Amino acid sequence: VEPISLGLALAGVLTGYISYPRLYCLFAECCSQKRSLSRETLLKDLDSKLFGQHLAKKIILNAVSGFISNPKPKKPLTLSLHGWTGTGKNFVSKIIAENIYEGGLNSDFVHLFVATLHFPHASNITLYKARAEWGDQLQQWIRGNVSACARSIFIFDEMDKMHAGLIDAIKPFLDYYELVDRISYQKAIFIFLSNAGAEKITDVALDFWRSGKQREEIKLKDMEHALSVSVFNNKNSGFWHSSLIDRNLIDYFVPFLPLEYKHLKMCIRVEMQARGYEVDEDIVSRVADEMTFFPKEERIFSDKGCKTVFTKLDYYYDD
Ligand SMILES: Nc1ncnc2c1ncn2[C@@H]1O[C@H](COP(=O)(O)OP(=O)(O)OP(=O)(O)O)[C@@H](O)[C@H]1O
Repeated sequence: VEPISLGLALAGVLTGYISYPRLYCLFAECCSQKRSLSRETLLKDLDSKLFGQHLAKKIILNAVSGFISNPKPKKPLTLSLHGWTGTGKNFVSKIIAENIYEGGLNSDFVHLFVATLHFPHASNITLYKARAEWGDQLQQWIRGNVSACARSIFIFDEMDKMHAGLIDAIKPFLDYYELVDRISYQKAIFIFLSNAGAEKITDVALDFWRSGKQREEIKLKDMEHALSVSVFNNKNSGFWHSSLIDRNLIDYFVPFLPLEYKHLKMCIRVEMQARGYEVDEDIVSRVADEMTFFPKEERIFSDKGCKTVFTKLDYYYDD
């Protein structure tokens, strides 16, 4: 048999087994690439990478794996992540993205929107004007991405600083509609990040600490009241919540607890290993000691979370 015919025959056999789209997906990123998210892998990732966030871990594991395994969800998954700076909200969004798409945040189907970067907050612009000027652009962007891939992930950072006109614009996509202008948004995932409610979350964590209870004993119900009071009543996020929460468009509120000294040390060790250094406990303690903690008297929680520990590490490795 000549090589060309053999090649053609082989290709024929192969394409019989592997359809064109599947063959294509071997070489390029496909929307349906990771059809089945593994609950075990997500659990393993959360357990090994995310420190000090037992509530967030549990909610995210159940919400994301349940949603992905549902072949016909009635609405898109909407998660609202709240908490102090540097406690892992962006980080966990990255873990979710990586468990659904190989490329994680770099995937063509994962989209990050930073309210203050993409549309500056202008308090003097009216709701109507903002909706008309920016809302249409935002809607087109979401529509375009979801029509290219139903399982698109949208991460909205700094949600509490987002103009009411934009929140108004994304509302129809979050609802229980089967189709909006002939497109279904029911398989999409929307993750909203904000610092709204951070003080109240911290108050609860502090109460537990002061009464000698373990942080892991904090239950979601201990946080619910704290979150609803502060988030509903916050003047900056009031509109967001009156329009999204009152209509039950948010599926899960996910509180992120402030991080303690021991969690900072865990973050520092991970970073040392990532840079290829052996973990040096002396440096770990020195970097953690440089961080600032609150409240003033007890000094329990890091005021920047794990956010700046990495730059402090540079000082010890300046070669
Ligand atoms: N709970 C955590 N467990 C492990 N690493 C963490 C945790 N929190 C933060 N980090 C580390 O610190 C970095 C910064 O945290 P991240 O960007 O997720 O904070 P954030 O909560 O989104 O803060 P902000 O509200 O300021 O946006 C992460 O990339 C991660 O490396």
